[in-house]
Amino acid sequence: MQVQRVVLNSRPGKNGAPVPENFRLEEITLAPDLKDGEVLVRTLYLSVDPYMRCRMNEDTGADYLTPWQISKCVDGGGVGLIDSSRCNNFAAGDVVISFNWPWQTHAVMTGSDLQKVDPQLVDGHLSYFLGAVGITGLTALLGIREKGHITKRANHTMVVSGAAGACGSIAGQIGRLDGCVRVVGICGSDEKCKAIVEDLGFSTAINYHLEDVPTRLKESCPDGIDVYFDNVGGAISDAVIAQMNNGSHIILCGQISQYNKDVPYPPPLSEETQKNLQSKNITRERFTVLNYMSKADAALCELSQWIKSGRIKVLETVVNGIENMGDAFCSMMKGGNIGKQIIKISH
Ligand SMILES: NC(=O)C1=CN([C@@H]2O[C@H](COP(=O)(O)OP(=O)(O)OC[C@H]3O[C@@H](n4cnc5c(N)ncnc54)[C@H](OP(=O)(O)O)[C@@H]3O)[C@@H](O)[C@H]2O)C=CC1
Ligand SMILES: CCCCCC(=O)/C=C/[C@@H]1[C@@H](C/C=C\CCCC(=O)O)[C@@H](O)C[C@H]1O
Repeated sequence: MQVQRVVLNSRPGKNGAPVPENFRLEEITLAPDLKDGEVLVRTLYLSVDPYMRCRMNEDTGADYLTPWQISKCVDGGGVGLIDSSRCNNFAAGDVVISFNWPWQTHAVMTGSDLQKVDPQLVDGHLSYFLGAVGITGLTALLGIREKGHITKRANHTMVVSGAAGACGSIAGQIGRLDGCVRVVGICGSDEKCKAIVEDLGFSTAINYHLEDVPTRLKESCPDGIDVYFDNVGGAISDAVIAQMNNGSHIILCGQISQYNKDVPYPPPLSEETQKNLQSKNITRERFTVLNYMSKADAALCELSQWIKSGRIKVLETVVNGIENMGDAFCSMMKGGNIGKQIIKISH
């Protein structure tokens, strides 16, 4: 069987933006015979995610992330169908997901690397398993619940950076559902600002490319900021932290503004921001969703119900074709996506 796959062609270097030429498309012949415990899968959707920038480096800087190897098939989040099975846990037609799905149109995988999922959870929108009813939805929900300390009826104001992205767009909606009276989103275009306010119900949106973030935060958060869902770090986060209230909380989700730089994770803060954190007793604990997977099943049910009832809206940017994986990844890293960036591989 002839299949297409994407391999790592070159590394961007620790300092510098990734380019599509860092990836290469190949055609290979896949032996159709399976060993005991193996399955043949057909890839339906693949995910590109910011942490993958770290996997492009020889040293990822995180103990739970392995580096991709030159000329080897790249992998990440994926969803697909079992075509044939020699593993007792799976039968042809099952829908399965994995964190380590090869960027390949079909693949032979070991059953233990796969998890069966119920399509009813997403009303048949199988790509949601990579976003709103998958790791990014879990990151938003568990990040808020574990680190946000939102109190109903306490009139909390929440700010979300990277607000129109996969995690941010869900986090802002959960902040509202969990009782924040005001949810302000910061993102990179007027189109994104319009989407998060008009479609997702954020109170206000700030375009950080065009507007003065400190001024706009002052206007939109007259009672200060109680909860900050931080996806980006850098200057945007410095500006938010400067306006946070005493005893407020940061959900340290990610720091994408620093991923193309040779700095450790989490990147060091300026002296002024460190002083702000200390003097105002602001919590800023590192959050990694993989550490809370015992709570995943209940959280996925909650997300599924919210989406089915229309209380959470899901935004996606879908690109077609495995040949566009590299472009889609680089575009997402530069802000080309609204909602979750998905690549559709087959019907
Ligand atoms: N802690 C955890 O367990 C997890 C953490 N994460 C983290 O969450 C964050 C969001 O991930 P995800 O939702 O998948 O990705 P997104 O869908 O948000 O895509 C990335 C977005 O980042 C924004 N961005 C890129 N560069 C910059 C910059 N220099 N300054 C500000 N914004 C920038 C872009 O939006 P714009 O147009 O607004 O600039 C882009 O669309 C990342 O930091 C990621 O590492 C994700 C999953 C799990
Ligand atoms: C070092 C920067 C990471 C910033 C935070 C972040 O984005 C974390 C993301 C992880 C991500 C990890 C996914 C798979 C791990 C296995 C990959 C491998 O090396 O085999 C995610 O999907 C969950 C987040 O915690």
